Amino acid sequence: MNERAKSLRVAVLGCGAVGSQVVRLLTEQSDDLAARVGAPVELVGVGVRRLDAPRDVEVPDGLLTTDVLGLVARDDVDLVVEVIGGIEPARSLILAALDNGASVVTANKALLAEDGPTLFEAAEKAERDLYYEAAVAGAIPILRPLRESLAGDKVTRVLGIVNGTTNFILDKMDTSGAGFSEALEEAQELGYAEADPTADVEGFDAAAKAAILASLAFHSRVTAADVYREGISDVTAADVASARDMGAVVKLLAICELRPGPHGDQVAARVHPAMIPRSHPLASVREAFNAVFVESEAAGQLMFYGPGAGGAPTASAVLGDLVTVARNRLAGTRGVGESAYADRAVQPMGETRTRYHVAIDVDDRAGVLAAVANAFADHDVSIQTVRQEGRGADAQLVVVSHAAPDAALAATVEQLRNMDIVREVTSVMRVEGGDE
Ligand SMILES: NC(=O)C1=CN([C@@H]2O[C@H](COP(=O)(O)OP(=O)(O)OC[C@H]3O[C@@H](n4cnc5c(N)ncnc54)[C@H](O)[C@@H]3O)[C@@H](O)[C@H]2O)C=CC1
Ligand SMILES: N[C@@H](CC=O)C(=O)O
Ligand code: NA
Repeated sequence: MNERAKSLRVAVLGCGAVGSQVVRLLTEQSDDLAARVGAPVELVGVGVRRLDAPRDVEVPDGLLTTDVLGLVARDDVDLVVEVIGGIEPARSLILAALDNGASVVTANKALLAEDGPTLFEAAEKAERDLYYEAAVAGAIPILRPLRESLAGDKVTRVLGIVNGTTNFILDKMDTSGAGFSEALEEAQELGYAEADPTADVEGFDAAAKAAILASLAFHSRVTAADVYREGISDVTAADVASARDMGAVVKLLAICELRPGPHGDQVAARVHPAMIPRSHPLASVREAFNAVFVESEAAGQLMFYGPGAGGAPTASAVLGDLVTVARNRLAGTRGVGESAYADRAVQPMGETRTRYHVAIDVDDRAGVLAAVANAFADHDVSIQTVRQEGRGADAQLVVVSHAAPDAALAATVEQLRNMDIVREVTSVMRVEGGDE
C-alpha cells in the first residue's frame, strides 16, 4: 500500500482487447471502485508496445509508456495487471512486479499452464497475491468457486466448453453452415481469438485452461503438457452432419476427472472435439459463450455459464480480482495460494475410457456388418448402436461404442481403415454426455 497517496496505485500491462477494457472500467468506475475497495484506485501507468497504436479506449494523458519494465520497477505501484499474453516477457514482468512488492492480477492462461508453479512460488516468497480468475472461461467466476467455495468438498469431474473462439466456429458451422475460415475471421474481428488463433483452433488454449481447472479441482500440479489435446481443424462438415443425424452436436470439450489408478485416483485431463446429445445443456451453448459443469461428492452437479471471451467480459473478471486484491492489501492480508498437496499422478490418454462414433462407407454385401462388429470385438470394445444406410453400390454404417480404453478404440478404427470391405472411414469422433 503506497502510504504517500493513501490510494491503491495500478499499472496495466497491455492495452489490447482486454487491457483497453480494463483501463475503461478503471476510469469510468473510479468512484464505485473506491467505495468497494475502501480507498481510491488510481491508474498510474499503461504499458504498451507502441505509443501511436490505434486504441479502443481513451487512455488518460501521460499514462501510456513503452518502458514496461520501468513501470513494474516503480516503487509506487501497488498492483500490476498483466494482459499482454504469451510466455515472455509476461513471465519476467510478473516476477519483477512480485519481487518489487506489487500484487498481480493476470489473465494469462498460457503462462499459468506452462509455468504456474514458478509464479506461485514467487508470490509466496514475496507474500503478495497472484490472482487469475480471467484466465479460464472469461467472465465466468469458476476458479474462485473451485479454490474457495468447494474447498470442503471432493471435486471428481470438471467438464465444459472453455474456449469461446472454437465454440463460435462450431456453432456457426452447425447453425448456419458457415465455413471454418469465415467463422474464425469473424471471431477474430470480435476480439475473441488469441493473438495467434492457432492457440484456439488447435486446442492449446482450452488445454491450458483444463490444466488450470484440474490443478485447482484436484489439488495437484497439472501442466498444459499433461493434457491430451486435439483441436477442431480436422472437424468436417460431414462430422457436423453426422452428429445432426444422430441428434447430437459437435463441441470442443475440456474434460478433467479423477479416475482409478494403480496407486489411488489419477487425474485424466483431455481436450478434444466430441459429439454430445442436443438434449445436453452444453449443446445449447451458443456463440462465444462458455459453460462448465463441476461434479463433487457432496454438492453433486453444478453448472457455470456465461461469456467466455471478449474484452469487456474478461475485464469484468480482471476487475473482480483487482478489487479483491486491493481489499487484501488494505487489510494487510492475502488470499489462498496454490494448493498442490494431493500431488496426484496423471492418467495417460490411452488408458482413459472414452466412447467413439464411427461412420464407415462399406461395400453393400453379406457379412459386412459382422466383419465390422468383429473389428470392435477384436479390441474388446462393446458396440452400443449400429445404424445402416444403404446407398446404391455401397452402404454407410454408423457405429457408436460403449466406453472402452481410448487406445482400444483408436486401434479399432485403425483396423477398420485397413479392411477391404471398408471403402472409407468418413467420420471418427468421441462421444460424451450420454450413457457409457
Ligand atoms: N481476448 C479474450 O477474450 C481473452 C483474453 N485472455 C488473455 O488476456 C491476455 C490479453 O489478451 P488480449 O487482450 O485478447 O490480447 P491482445 O493481443 O488484444 O492484446 C495484447 C496487447 O499487449 C500488447 N503487447 C504485447 N507485447 C507487449 C509488450 N512486450 N509490452 C507492452 N505491450 C505488449 C500488444 O500490443 C496488444 O495490444 C492474454 O493472455 C489472453 O490469453 C483471457 C481471457 C479472454
Ligand atoms: N481466445 C480465448 C479467449 C478467452 O480465454 C477464447 O476464445 O476462449
Ligand atoms: Na473465469
